[in-house]
Amino acid sequence: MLRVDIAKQLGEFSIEASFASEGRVTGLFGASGAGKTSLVNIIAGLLRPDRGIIAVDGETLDDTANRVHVPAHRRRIGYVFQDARLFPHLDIRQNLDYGRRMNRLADDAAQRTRVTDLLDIGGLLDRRPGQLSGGERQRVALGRALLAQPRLLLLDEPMGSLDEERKVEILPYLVRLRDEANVPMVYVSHDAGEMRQLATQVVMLRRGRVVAFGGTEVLPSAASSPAG
Ligand SMILES: Nc1ncnc2c1ncn2[C@@H]1O[C@H](COP(=O)(O)OP(=O)(O)OP(=O)(O)O)[C@@H](O)[C@H]1O
Repeated sequence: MLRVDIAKQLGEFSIEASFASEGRVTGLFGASGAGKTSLVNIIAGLLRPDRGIIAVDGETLDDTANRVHVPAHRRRIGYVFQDARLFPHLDIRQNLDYGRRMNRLADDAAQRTRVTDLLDIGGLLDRRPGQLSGGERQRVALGRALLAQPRLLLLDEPMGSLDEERKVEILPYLVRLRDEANVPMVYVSHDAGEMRQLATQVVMLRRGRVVAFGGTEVLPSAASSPAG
């Protein structure tokens, strides 16, 4: 369960959000500038809330009243960005191993095979990121995040830099992660169609406020504008 009840002022923009989601994929949905990335950065611990609480599976990560702030690198939260941000000088095998080593986790060959099979990246291990397509790079970024054994995975528009063809290619892998990886996810997008296919709960943000929370039925219909 992800519990968020925070307020944060960023220049002239303020965010005040409160929700508790049990969903396997909590979708953060809203137009550009609604505050999605800011909220994800707060959950990740990269931004500190001015007031409030962040808790994952009953563990408090922020609680301003009690001066609790678990630093980002101790949260065991994976973060996949719009651009894959792989290390260009390392091959894919080394890139995949990075999160595990940083978190001082034991090597787990079975887990590695499970994740590379899940994402179909076993054939790419000896290449460098520059030799992959954008969709392949994103699949490796997902694998690297998963192999660090996060308790929560934050995906901020992971298909945002891909063209339509590549999106169609990667969406089934995200669905697979949702159904098979057993890691709860927060999925950020301004695309209602994508949300409808992936999210199990939706938090709709507008100008830094939660304007709707529920199942995918809270999303605008396909005929209306993307993010309201
Ligand atoms: N450090 C900051 N100082 C001042 N304003 C900020 C800061 N960070 C974000 N903002 C503002 O907060 C608002 C929300 O930004 P945010 O990136 O969270 O939105 P978003 O919903 O993720 O948008 P997009 O879909 O375009 O990425 C924007 O108006 C942005 O300019």
